[in-house]
Amino acid sequence: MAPSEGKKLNGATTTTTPTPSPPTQPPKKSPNDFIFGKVIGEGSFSTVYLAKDIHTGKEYAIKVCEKHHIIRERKTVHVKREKDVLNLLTHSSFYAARPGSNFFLKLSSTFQDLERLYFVLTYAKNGELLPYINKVGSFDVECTRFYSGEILVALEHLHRLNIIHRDLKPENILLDENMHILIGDFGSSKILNQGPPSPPSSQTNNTANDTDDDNSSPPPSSNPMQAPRERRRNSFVGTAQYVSPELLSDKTASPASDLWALGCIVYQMISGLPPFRSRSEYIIFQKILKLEYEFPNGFSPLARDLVEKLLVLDPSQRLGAQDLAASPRYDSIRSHPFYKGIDFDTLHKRTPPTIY
Ligand SMILES: O=C(O)[C@@H]1CCC(=O)N(CCc2ccc(Cl)cc2)[C@H]1c1ccccc1Cl
Repeated sequence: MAPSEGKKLNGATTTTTPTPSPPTQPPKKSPNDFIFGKVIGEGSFSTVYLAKDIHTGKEYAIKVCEKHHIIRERKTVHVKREKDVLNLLTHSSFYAARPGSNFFLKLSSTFQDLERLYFVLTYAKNGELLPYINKVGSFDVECTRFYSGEILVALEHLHRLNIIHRDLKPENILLDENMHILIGDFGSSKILNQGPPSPPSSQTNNTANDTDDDNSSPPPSSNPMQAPRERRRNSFVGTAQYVSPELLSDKTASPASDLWALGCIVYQMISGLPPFRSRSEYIIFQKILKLEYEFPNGFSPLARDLVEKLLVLDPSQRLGAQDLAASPRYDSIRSHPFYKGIDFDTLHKRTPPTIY
């Protein structure tokens, strides 16, 4: 549009470029566009409701965050990051057609009022994966291969977008109406420095430096003389049972941190319990840092070999850690004998095995 000429009082002429009209955004929704139903989830500063759009009749899960709770829990950074990550996953044309893009909650819209923030999300009709593992005690090998395979394909997609989840656990793996996975809860995630993912090495390159202002207590540092600022910068810690050793020893997270969590989840699917367990979180952290866990009798030998190759203290030595530098897939993990016969790229189209 040609800049228009304006006249100043002193007779000088000015040129102003009219701001182009913003791309047509759908009109902002409001709580009045939805009928709110039952509570389907609770967080420290959020409540998730089943809701129906009054115009379309479509069901959504609406995550409602109380602003004063967010501020009190010092989660403002988390909330903004969760929105950015959900936007990236929902709208990124980058690999949009890739199978992994199916395995995430989508963000339909966000809005706010004086007291609250609203995230209108996909409704995962079959809830969390965890109760299914607990209900049957443990998955059989077929279910474990299928569901851990879908998680792997999801991680390929997430990591190719330079995002690490950092709090992957069965509670954050939801199930849609066809029993396929939908990964959610990106409040702990991190968007890595832009650029193609590089393999994690012992140097911290292309990894996340945490500057969250969250309130979780700083992890037991391996170096008690560590400067308080450094400890504060790395204060993030995920859920104890699934947190990777590098996140505990004050280093920075990398995509391999999610591979550690995958190893814990495969172990839990087969045995019914996570590998590092204790009533005390601090003991769990100690066990993780010492790689202190064991396999119950009867644990599938191929699954055991896969878990042993993922639960490796050095992130750069974990199975798959070097893969994404040269490929969009975790080829080293896909080709592990445990997954023999699995076609990863059509899992999202298959009928999932019955969990029993
Ligand atoms: O970051 C964004 O995309 C918008 C930008 C506009 C805006 O005001 N917000 C809310 C920012 C915010 C975050 C935390 C608190 Cl406690 C209050 C406001 C953001 C927002 C609006 C609705 C839902 C979520 C978010 Cl992060």
